[in-house]
Amino acid sequence: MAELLTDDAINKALTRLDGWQRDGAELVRRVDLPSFPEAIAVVNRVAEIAESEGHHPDIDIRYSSLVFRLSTHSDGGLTQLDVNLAQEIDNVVDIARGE
Ligand SMILES: C[C@H](O)[C@H](O)[C@H]1CNC2=NC(N)=NC(=O)C2=N1
Repeated sequence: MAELLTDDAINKALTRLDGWQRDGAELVRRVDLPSFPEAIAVVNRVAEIAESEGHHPDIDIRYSSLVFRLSTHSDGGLTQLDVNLAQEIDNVVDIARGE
C-alpha cells in the first residue's frame, strides 16, 4: 500500500510535471504525436516502464493522440507512484519528440 498524497503535495508535484492536470483521483495528460507509429512507440516504451514498476496507466489511443490517466487503484487515489510514472512518461515523450 502506498500513502495517498495530500492536495498540497499533488499541486506541488503538478508544478514539476509537463502538461498534467488533476481530474479528481487521477492525473491526466494528453499527448499528440506526429503519426500513429510514433504514438504506438511511446505507448510501448511506457508499457515497458509500467510493467517493470508494477504500476500501470490507463491509456486511450486515438490515431496519433494519447491520453494517459494515472491513479493508484489499490489505494483509491493519487500516490507518489503516480507522480513518478507521470515524470517517466514526460521523459519518454521528450525523447520521442527529440527534446
Ligand atoms: C498486484 C499488482 O501489483 C497490482 O494489481 C498493481 C498493478 N498495477 C497497478 N497500477 C495502478 N495504476 N494501480 C494499481 O493499484 C495497480 N496495482
